[in-house]
Amino acid sequence: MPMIDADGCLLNVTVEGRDGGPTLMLSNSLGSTLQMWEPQMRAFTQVFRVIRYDRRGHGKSQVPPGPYSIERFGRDALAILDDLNIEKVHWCGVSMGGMVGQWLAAHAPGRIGKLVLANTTCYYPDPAIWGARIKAVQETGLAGIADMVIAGWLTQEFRDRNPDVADRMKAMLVATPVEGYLACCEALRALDLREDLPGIKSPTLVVAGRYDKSTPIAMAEAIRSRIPGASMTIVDAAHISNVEAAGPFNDAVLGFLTQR
Ligand SMILES: O=C(O)CC1=CCC(=O)O1
Repeated sequence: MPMIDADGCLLNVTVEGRDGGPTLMLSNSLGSTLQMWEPQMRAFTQVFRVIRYDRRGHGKSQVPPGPYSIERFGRDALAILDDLNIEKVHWCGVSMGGMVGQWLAAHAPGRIGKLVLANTTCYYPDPAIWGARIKAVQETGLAGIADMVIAGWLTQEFRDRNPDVADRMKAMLVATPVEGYLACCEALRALDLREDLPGIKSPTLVVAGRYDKSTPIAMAEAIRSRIPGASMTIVDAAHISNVEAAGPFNDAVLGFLTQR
């Protein structure tokens, strides 16, 4: 599968699924790779051509010096689409991937069909949390924050029932290049998409996790209420709802994307 050049940064991209079908682009959360979408792939590839990629600073993509920005991530996604010669995609992003989706729908509206924004926010009322996260990672590395982060990603109940999944998610987080992770935290600290949202024309589904403490339901509602016509669904999950509540997540996303 191709490595695609986005303004000098090689990005790891995979394309799978139905040839000639409509295209769905999936966009990861902070500290994860395209592997985070495994619970979706069987269902989604039956309907769509599915693009996944590792964000710059993550997975098999390159790690240019930071800080990064949500605009930079949006332009990376556009570089992927240009390289693959794809004009328009449906977008589904979890957390940081949802932030990139908001930026794209506002700044490159011709490239985004329907928009799924899962477990995400348009701004942080207290951006200092990202300064604290940066300091903690600089001091202890990702291993030092991993248990705290995973506790936000997946509920205790889910982790108890699925220790292998929790272990794989933790390994994925800890394997993230520290420089890439920190450069993404800078993008989160600077995040403010509030003024972009009223101009979004893409049909939008907001997905919230009932137990999500990183981007609680109130943050999802802040997005839903700003995007004209957007709807919202709540699944029983913490932050990484596509893993913790894969069945309901897949049903909600596929139902929304395939409805006329
Ligand atoms: O990883 C976290 O702690 C939560 C998060 C914020 C943005 C994102 O993508 O994940």
